Amino acid sequence: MKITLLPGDGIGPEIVTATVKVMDAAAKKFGFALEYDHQLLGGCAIDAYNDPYPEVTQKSANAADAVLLGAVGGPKWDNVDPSIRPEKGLLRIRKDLGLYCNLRPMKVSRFTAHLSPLKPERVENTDLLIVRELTGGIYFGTHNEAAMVDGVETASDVDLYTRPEVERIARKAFEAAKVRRGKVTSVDKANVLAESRMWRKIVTEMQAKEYPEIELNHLYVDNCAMQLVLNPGQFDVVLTNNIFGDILSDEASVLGGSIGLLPSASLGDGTGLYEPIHGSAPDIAGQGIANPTGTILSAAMLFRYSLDQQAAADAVEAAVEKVYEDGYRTPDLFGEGMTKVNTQEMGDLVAKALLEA
Ligand SMILES: NC(=O)C1=CN([C@@H]2O[C@H](COP(=O)(O)OP(=O)(O)OC[C@H]3O[C@@H](n4cnc5c(N)ncnc54)[C@H](O)[C@@H]3O)[C@@H](O)[C@H]2O)C=CC1
Ligand SMILES: CC(C)CC(=O)C(=O)O
Ligand SMILES: [Mg+2]
Repeated sequence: MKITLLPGDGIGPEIVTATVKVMDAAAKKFGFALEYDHQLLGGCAIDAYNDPYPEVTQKSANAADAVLLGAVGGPKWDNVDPSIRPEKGLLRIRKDLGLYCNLRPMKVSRFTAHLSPLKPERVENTDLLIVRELTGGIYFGTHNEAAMVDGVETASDVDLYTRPEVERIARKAFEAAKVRRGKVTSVDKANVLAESRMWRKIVTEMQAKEYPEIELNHLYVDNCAMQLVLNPGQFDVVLTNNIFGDILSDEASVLGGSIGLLPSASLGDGTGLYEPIHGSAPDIAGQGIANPTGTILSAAMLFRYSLDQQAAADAVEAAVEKVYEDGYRTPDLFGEGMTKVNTQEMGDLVAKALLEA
């Protein structure tokens, strides 16, 4: 099976290297072959091709069974032309592969709940799935960069959704709720935004017509941000647009102790892309201390959704649990009575646990 590897920038190459060890261990144990094609995306691609999503990467990704991505961006590219910023490369590959559905599962592990910034008893029952629309909304609307308009410096971004875009992502959320706890919380800002009012109307109609067995409630995004820290256990499936999903998932991630823990799957009708939810963490890049767990768990999602290797996916998740149970931690989650390990050691430990299980 062909996997395009896009390590990207900052900690990206470190966390992807650690994850490939786990993928190789899973392939060996479960008897399938993985063929990797390393390509460039983001800042490293700007340096090599003056293009954050060069043609060679496009070809590889489109021909692959799945794509594994580290992260892109960093201060080195902060002042490049906005049309070729590293993040633009990420948005372009998502659009190119039609990855409208971004799944971000957040289950607080009993081995890290005590490291949450919240009281452990408040977070320990948290098991939610953020279903984020990924190829529409304000990230993909027209961006008018700052320019003088009537003598005033002005900039704008257009927040646009169409009915089919809302329907297809809402359907993913309702279907996910069916096999979870049967509840969807749709998050918007319908008290202010026209886009949100249409979103809320469509989601309400769909629940009534197609999913009467699913419990649906609506929250404004500001209230949702507050509810996530007040009572995260109330959430099952959280359905939301591109920008709100981006922001709320960083907030939700830290309930379990570190943003380094959270995986994601970006799905459409073709090749899927898998990446941790965090960025390139320039503040810790090159030090070998990044937590690769979110990337390793993204590889588990890759096995599950793109390669149909369910046993391998389960085994990767179980191996991660075992390593945490045994007390190994990267510095972001290090505490009393634990063994501190670096990025590559964490990858080695998970690979070993998987092979020995
Ligand atoms: N999917 C992607 O490629 C994304 C890229 N970015 C880009 O990444 C760059 C940095 O953005 P930031 O806002 O700093 O967000 P970030 O997510 O890279 O980092 C935020 C904080 O979390 C920490 N952190 C992140 N991942 C970690 C890990 N695996 N282990 C331990 N600690 C970790 C960082 O050290 C930092 O203190 C920017 O250029 C941004 O545009 C940001 C988010 C997503
Ligand atoms: C370039 C950003 C949209 C990436 C990001 O923050 C994310 O997808 O979580
Ligand atoms: Mg983000």
